[in-house]
Amino acid sequence: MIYTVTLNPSVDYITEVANFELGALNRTASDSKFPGGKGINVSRVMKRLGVESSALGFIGGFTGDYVKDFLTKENIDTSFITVKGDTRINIKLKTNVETEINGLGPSIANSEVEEFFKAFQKMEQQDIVVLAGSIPGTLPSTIYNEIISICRDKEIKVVADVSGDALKEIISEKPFLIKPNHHELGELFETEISSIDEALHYGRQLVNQGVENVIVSLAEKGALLITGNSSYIANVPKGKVLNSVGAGDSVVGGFLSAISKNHSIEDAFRIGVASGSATAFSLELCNKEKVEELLPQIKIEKEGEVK
Ligand SMILES: Nc1ncnc2c1ncn2[C@@H]1O[C@H](COP(=O)(O)OP(=O)(O)OP(=O)(O)O)[C@@H](O)[C@H]1O
Ligand SMILES: O=P(O)(O)OC[C@@]1(O)O[C@H](CO)[C@@H](O)[C@@H]1O
Repeated sequence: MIYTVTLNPSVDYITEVANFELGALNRTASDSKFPGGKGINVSRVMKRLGVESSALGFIGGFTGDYVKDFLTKENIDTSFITVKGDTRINIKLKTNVETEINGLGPSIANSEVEEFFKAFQKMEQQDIVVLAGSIPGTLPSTIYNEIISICRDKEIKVVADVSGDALKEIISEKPFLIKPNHHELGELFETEISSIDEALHYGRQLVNQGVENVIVSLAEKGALLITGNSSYIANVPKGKVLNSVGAGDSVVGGFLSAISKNHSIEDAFRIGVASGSATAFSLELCNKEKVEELLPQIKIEKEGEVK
């Protein structure tokens, strides 16, 4: 089973305002709501691609009920711990420049954290744990390391889609896969990364430090997969970006869905990139038809050879 961990889920409120004016009353041209949080997005994409997962994390209040009910309607298994406060609402403002306001999220008590950790007792070696998204302020910043340490004892693969200090901490734990975007990778090395070559250089350093696989996404510029013995460079298809929220999570969801169907790592990478672009070109997360439509447009270059 694949378990996705979203410590701080959200209701994503995606709203379009034609010419947003600070300090004025703005009215929306369109709006929609979806359950959000990176791990939850990974679970939803995998479900659309025919792979089951179980979503773990903390939810609470009416917004938490919304997230849980939405996932249940999509037949996604959840084992959330219920907390007293409300799950946050994250605002995704589509205007001249895409702008996001992510909420703090509810407080989480120690007893609730203990309850959360019980889910890991039943996990087995063939399981995969996906750690995705930020750590809420009321949780110890070492919580991902604690989870990874349990997974290490059980020889469970860990996939991490996190940024900032949490990403820094995770590198030394040698996860199976990390997926930074080029900004997050640059932040790790205190530099700016703007080209595939630079991303390849720094991504390779992470593999040398023990991370098994690194996918670096560079939005419209393409994506890279660096493994222990090879590097793969993917182009991304051209299209109209309708909503980039969850595009990175879709790369992880697409990749893992293919890995769990025993595709080669190169094929899994292609499906991951197609899923990311399919989400970018959709109003919501990608669906299977859109992923399959884009797949033939993605060319993978392996050490100078185009396939
Ligand atoms: N303009 C674009 N055209 C085509 N594909 C895109 C575009 N932007 C994003 N994508 C797709 O989405 C994937 C992830 O994008 P990006 O590098 O922006 O990751 P991210 O910053 O983690 O995403 P997000 O935080 O928006 O979920 C890319 O690898 C690509 O497949
Ligand atoms: O605040 P975090 O945990 O870093 O990110 C949360 C979030 O922005 O990430 C997802 C898109 O990747 C959204 O569904 C969600 O609102």
